[in-house]
Amino acid sequence: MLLLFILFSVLCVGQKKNVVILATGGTIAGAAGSGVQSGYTSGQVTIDAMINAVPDITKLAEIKGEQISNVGSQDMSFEIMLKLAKRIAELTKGANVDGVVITHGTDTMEETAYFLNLVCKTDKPIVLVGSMRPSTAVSADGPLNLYDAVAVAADPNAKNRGVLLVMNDWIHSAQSLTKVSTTAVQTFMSPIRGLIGTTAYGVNEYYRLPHSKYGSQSEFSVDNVTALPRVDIIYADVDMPADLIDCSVEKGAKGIVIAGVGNGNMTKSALEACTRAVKKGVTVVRSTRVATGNVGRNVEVNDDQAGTIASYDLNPQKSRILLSVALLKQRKPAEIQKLFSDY
Ligand SMILES: NC(=O)C[C@H](N)C(=O)O
Repeated sequence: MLLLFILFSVLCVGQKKNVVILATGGTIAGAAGSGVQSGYTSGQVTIDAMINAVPDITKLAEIKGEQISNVGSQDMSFEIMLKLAKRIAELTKGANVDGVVITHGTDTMEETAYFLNLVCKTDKPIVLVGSMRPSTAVSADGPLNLYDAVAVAADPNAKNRGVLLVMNDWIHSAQSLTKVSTTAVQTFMSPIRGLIGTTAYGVNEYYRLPHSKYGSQSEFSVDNVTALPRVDIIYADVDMPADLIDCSVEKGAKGIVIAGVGNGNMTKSALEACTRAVKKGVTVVRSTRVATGNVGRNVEVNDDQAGTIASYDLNPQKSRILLSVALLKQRKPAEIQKLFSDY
């Protein structure tokens, strides 16, 4: 019996994992006329060409590629994100898929990563990856990033850590990462909660689990969903006018996220417009345009009186994703506030 167990374990360890790469576009699939020019077009190269450019990934896992879309992530849409979520659900149900990699543009990668973190029920590794330099650039960063992403997706130790993003040797949680540079290759940071781990040429190290709910603990489902409710982000600044908020309500927004100044603050007139919006049944979340720190409840704004929700550590773009998914179901304000602390 013991011998059989040892033989089985040896066979399993020796077996290559199966990783599916879902390609959506981005600079990692971008191309320029020369290796040293700043102008380029995202989403030009197919998944097959990207896989062929990194032959070493086939030593890490059995690889299959699928083209979901081929867009710059500035054109990422809820339609494509829903398509991705459904395909991941199908793939990860099968015993023949151990992990999924998603190639994606970096501009909105945090939104897609966080959305998938909310709605994907699997505990298998789901890893997003992109690049800052197009595939034709001198010192393109895409090939090594793709190699690292596959190394993490094929790693049993990456299981049950929620949706991850791998770029430039760092492994981030979808919940904590944000894009911080328009051009630098080290563009993703996890400023509040820190990294999940690191990866270097197939050697992965993990520091922590995500602190929020994800995967099988998540209560969200987009199984029968074809569209998400409209949620607008409105940016606060000096002398912010209130009419943008009224306009958003008139245009049919079901939710509004304020990218507030400081601790989710805004002008008195903007706050009055938020209160008007809440009275009309629109959910208003106060987030912040500041890169780090929490937006707390009832700090300078009396949320109990205004009927507003505090975003805690979610930035405006992630607050918009959580609110859009939360509003798929009728929920009381207190329930929505709790989601912002749980996710
Ligand atoms: N580095 C990038 O991927 C930027 C590009 N605009 C995109 O998001 O598709």
